[in-house]
Amino acid sequence: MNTPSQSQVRSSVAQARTIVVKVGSSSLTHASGRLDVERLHALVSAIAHTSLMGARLVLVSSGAIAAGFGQLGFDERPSDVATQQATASVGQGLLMAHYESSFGRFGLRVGQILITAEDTIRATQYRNARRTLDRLLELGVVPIVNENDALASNEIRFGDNDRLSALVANMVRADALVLLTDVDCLYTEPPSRPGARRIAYVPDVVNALDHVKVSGSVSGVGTGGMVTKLEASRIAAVSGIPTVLTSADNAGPALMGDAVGTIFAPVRHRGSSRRLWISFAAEPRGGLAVDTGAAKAIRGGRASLLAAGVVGAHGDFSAGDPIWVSDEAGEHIAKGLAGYDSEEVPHMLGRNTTQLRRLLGEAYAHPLVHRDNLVLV
Ligand SMILES: Nc1ncnc2c1ncn2[C@@H]1O[C@H](COP(=O)(O)OP(=O)(O)O)[C@@H](O)[C@H]1O
Ligand SMILES: N[C@@H](CCC(=O)OP(=O)(O)O)C(=O)O
Repeated sequence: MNTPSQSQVRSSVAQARTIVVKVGSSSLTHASGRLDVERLHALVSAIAHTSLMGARLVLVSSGAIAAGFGQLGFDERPSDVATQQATASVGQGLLMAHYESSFGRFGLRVGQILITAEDTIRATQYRNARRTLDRLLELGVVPIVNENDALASNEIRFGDNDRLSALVANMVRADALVLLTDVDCLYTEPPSRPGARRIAYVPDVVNALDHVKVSGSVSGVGTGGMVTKLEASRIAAVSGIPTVLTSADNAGPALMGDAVGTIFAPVRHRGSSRRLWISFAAEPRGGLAVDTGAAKAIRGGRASLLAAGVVGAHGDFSAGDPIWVSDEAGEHIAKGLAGYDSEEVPHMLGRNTTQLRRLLGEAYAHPLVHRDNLVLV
């Protein structure tokens, strides 16, 4: 794929039919960290016209914790996970009520989708989330997505919504991702440092950003800072989707393809969205070591991992969990979703399909990782 010019990428955003807009906590809050309803209304006014003009708009919005902590009588945003989760569960309903009335001023309906990282790696939940999003968009509804903070497990929480928004963009096969935050663009280093310079165009976010220094959030409200925003633009780029990064005040011009903020070019044509999803969303819980023949077959692509080629298993995983597939030297070859629980695997090792069927029954005569659930690394 040839590197497109900045103006080509900008005009692809202007023509985008399906757009995911992500707004961070830092763009929806007062200095105190509490939800600022005026800012929320201003954001909706800026993006609603995109939907009214016929584009399919998905909003990924943070702000549940910001909306909830004042209601619970806390002076500041809680920092421990259990209180954050409880606060988000109070705030999410309030946040949605504000969005409902704000989009309602434009005659637009909204629908809530809450996603955990775990949902994103299970095939059934992935399909359900995708189907619901697609249907909402067909119905002209604006889906509003947030992490399901109340249920997210500490180990595999997204925490920030940046990567989640890129995965959602991938899921709905978006034509553009717009990340709205509290800085106007990406800088060569954190903007508080003297000498930080603006970057208008990033043609290759995967390989050519070594000169840029980024830090986490400094607002005390946001979560991932620029680190997770660059990860999000990488996920989008390899999904064939351009990303615009700018401040929430620039939402309108950004959606029009105007020269605001930083634009990241896509670096690859679209791949299978579910396989991309596995490679980015999934945090492996364990793994399988394979012999030389299986390693060669997997590296060649399009082969399922059969028990006959597996020499060992480690970790504690359930069927459907992400796992590593490694060669005998321990080098990772692929990431995949396990077909069986880790305790079932030892009985299956080294056996071919006929033996598995005869010894363990039909339920065990399947690959340990099906090729549709396997992504080379
Ligand atoms: N190189 C950089 N360029 C721009 N911003 C940066 C950079 N490095 C770190 N940042 C910080 O990232 C912050 C935005 O992230 P964050 O606070 O998590 O916002 P949000 O709530 O929108 O996700 C900015 O306020 C900025 O201070
Ligand atoms: N899910 C959380 C969002 C966490 C957060 O602050 O994310 P971000 O603003 O993207 O750094 C909430 O709604 O409060």
